Amino acid sequence: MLIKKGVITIKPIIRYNKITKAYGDLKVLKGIDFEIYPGEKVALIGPSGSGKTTLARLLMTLEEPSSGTIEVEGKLLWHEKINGKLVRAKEKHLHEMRKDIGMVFQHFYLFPHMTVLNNVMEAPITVLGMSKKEAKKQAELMIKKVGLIDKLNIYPVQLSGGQKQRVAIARALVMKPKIMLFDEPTSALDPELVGEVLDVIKEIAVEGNDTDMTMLLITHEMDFAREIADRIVFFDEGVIVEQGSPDELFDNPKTPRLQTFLSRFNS
Ligand SMILES: Nc1ncnc2c1ncn2[C@@H]1O[C@H](COP(=O)(O)OP(=O)(O)OP(=O)(O)O)[C@@H](O)[C@H]1O
Repeated sequence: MLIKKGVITIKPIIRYNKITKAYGDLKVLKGIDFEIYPGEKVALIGPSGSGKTTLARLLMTLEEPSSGTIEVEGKLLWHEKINGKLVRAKEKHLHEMRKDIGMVFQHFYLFPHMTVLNNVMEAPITVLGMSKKEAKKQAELMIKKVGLIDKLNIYPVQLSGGQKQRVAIARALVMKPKIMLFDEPTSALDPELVGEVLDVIKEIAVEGNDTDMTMLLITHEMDFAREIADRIVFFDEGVIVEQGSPDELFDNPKTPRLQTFLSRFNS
């Protein structure tokens, strides 16, 4: 945080600078300038195919931008400066930067041959070099947090979709990321299982206010977005169309494209 002449300036934890992404001729992101501040809970909403997942995957270093830069905590994510020139960063740099970012996907991607406990212990040991004993302790804490302490030794196949997603959340949280990305975490779930996952995310969002965890949540759950987000970002056709607090945006007749989009959820 910078304090200048009594004015407090908070630096963004994430900054997209003129980001574009194309797949062949398909221009998915068309010059995104976007900042997220430490501890902010941002909900990214918009029609299917508008580029929301791509925006998150660039940050998770799963996709590379076609042009532009991304900074995390003031450090370039995809690039390094060598002799004043921007060059693509080496894999080691990406690996280091990724440690601060956790991601929960629509499809849980648990390791099917590992128990719940081992799924959650894996990354602290292999990525952070944590001892087995400490990783087990941390993993158990996180599994307890998502309400699955009685499932430690069972395999993903024996879990419901909602439970699998809660394990995936524990697996991301155990790495103590500064930034958590959720990409439609409930879209693959049966309707009766959505609530338990949203409740866990809500709990993290509220706790995160103390720990300054920054959250970017891609969701089609409009009521949920309204409830937990500090800021809503409405994305369409590869550009940010509107952004503001839920109170500023929802029910605001001056945001016609957003209102048309939202009306689909009211029917
Ligand atoms: N690896 C890829 N190769 C080619 N096209 C891709 C690839 N990934 C995404 N796309 C295309 O990019 C566009 C944006 O996709 P993206 O998944 O980012 O949208 P989205 O807003 O997250 O959609 P949804 O809400 O349905 O998940 C889509 O047209 C998609 O088909």
